Amino acid sequence: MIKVQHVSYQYGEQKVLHDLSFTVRSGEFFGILGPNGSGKTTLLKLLSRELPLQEGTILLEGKQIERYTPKQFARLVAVLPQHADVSFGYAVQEMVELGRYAHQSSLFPRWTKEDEQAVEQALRSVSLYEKKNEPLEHLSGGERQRASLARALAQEPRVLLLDEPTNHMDLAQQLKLLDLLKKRVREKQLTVVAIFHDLNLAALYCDRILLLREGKVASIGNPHDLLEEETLQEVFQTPLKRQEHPLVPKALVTLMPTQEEMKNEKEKWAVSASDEMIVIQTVQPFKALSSALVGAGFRWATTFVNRYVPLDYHCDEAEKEMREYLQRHQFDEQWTIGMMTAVQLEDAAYVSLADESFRLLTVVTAGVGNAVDSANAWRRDDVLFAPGTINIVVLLDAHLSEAAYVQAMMTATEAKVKALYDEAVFDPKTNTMATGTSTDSLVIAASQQNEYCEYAGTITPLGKMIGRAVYEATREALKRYRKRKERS
Ligand SMILES: Nc1ncnc2c1ncn2[C@@H]1O[C@H](COP(=O)(O)OP(=O)(O)OP(=O)(O)O)[C@@H](O)[C@H]1O
Repeated sequence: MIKVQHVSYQYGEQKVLHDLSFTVRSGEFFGILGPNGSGKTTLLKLLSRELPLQEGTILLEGKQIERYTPKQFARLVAVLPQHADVSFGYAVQEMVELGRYAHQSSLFPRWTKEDEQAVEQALRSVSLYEKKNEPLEHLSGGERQRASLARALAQEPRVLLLDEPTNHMDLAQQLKLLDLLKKRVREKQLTVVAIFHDLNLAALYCDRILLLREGKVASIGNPHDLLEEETLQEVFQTPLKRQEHPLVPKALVTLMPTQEEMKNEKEKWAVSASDEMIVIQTVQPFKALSSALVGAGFRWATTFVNRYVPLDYHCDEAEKEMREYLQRHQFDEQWTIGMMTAVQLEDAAYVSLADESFRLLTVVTAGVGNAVDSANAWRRDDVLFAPGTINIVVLLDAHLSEAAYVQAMMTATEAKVKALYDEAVFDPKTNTMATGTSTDSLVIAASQQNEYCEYAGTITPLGKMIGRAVYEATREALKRYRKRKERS
């Protein structure tokens, strides 16, 4: 649809675009990204003919853009500039009607049903139909932007050029507008070339992205490949973190604020225990990965609660009941991870370890009334959700990669299984060695400060520490649990 070949541009002595070449396919949503002053707007102005070409060529459907008459060009290309020039004195609809100029015959201008429909559809698609008679100066910044977009849509172009289309818009409007554009791209083969500042919006909507740096192509490709941490950090000269979108296979990029180191080096966490609950409180939020009843998955947390419930505790909505319990006890649920156990909390085992790189605290409560051998559980026909569990919390003063979180979970699980083996815990139904219980919870929580750990497998320095602490604490907790059972 568009072919840019060896395009350079300079304002006076200042060269701002250097030998750009790329193509935009028909029906493509094409994003242009780059730092301030990298030449995005200049490029868009060249594409829209607002600026004359100095060097290179731009082909539109195979023909040099300067060879189209203004009217021919307007039928093909509509533009939404960065600062939409709102024509004051007009009503919203009147401004949108201007978009139909290119479709009017210059000899016999006639307002047709088609024009009427195009204007109405454009107004409705940007949710301004109800305000069509309002004067433009009564509209908010975001509404004016939408009115300008409606004018561009009424033009029914093949190519839409947009300079920061979601400028001034609230989140809902941004999504609505981009969804609308995407629909037009899909259904009507509209080609969209849009400048974005928001990397995440661009990643969600663009088929391909051109990254500009100092007027040159830094890279070009699909967002998933393009939004690599290293490329972005180099282009934007700022620390960024790439993550995966939780619901769709798209990349998400977040800024990395400069973190303050925790003030008091020694006291990263404090533990308080009663008959009713063990509470670990951290000085600053820790990033946790867990299978806990409340707060499972990845979550930042400052409070880790292991609550005692009697063995006959039964609740169909245990999670809901646990949330209510936390609320009753004034815990902020947003920052709390909650577990349950039927084990007497006095029997919890605590292991603290530290070396010159890491500090760690492990707290384990272990009840094995529901012990299960995972390798043979398929032979059992019961399904047990009773609260006799092994709960393991591992707090780390370390900075873990996502891989290290998963490896830390594996390492801790393996250490737990070994402890059960060495304590000769059996699955009462299959009479084979147990590997856990039916409702175990595991929490790995790290300060995300100090030493960076890319890996936490069993033979890494951090893995060794986790393996040892979880093994020792689980054995200790099991011994205490059994002793109490023997006494009673
Ligand atoms: N009319 C002009 N006269 C002189 N220099 C200009 C003019 N317009 C832009 N420039 C310069 O050209 C360079 C590129 O500007 P441009 O607006 O294309 O960048 P941009 O990537 O769109 O930036 P932003 O993200 O801030 O909108 C900048 O250094 C800018 O100062």
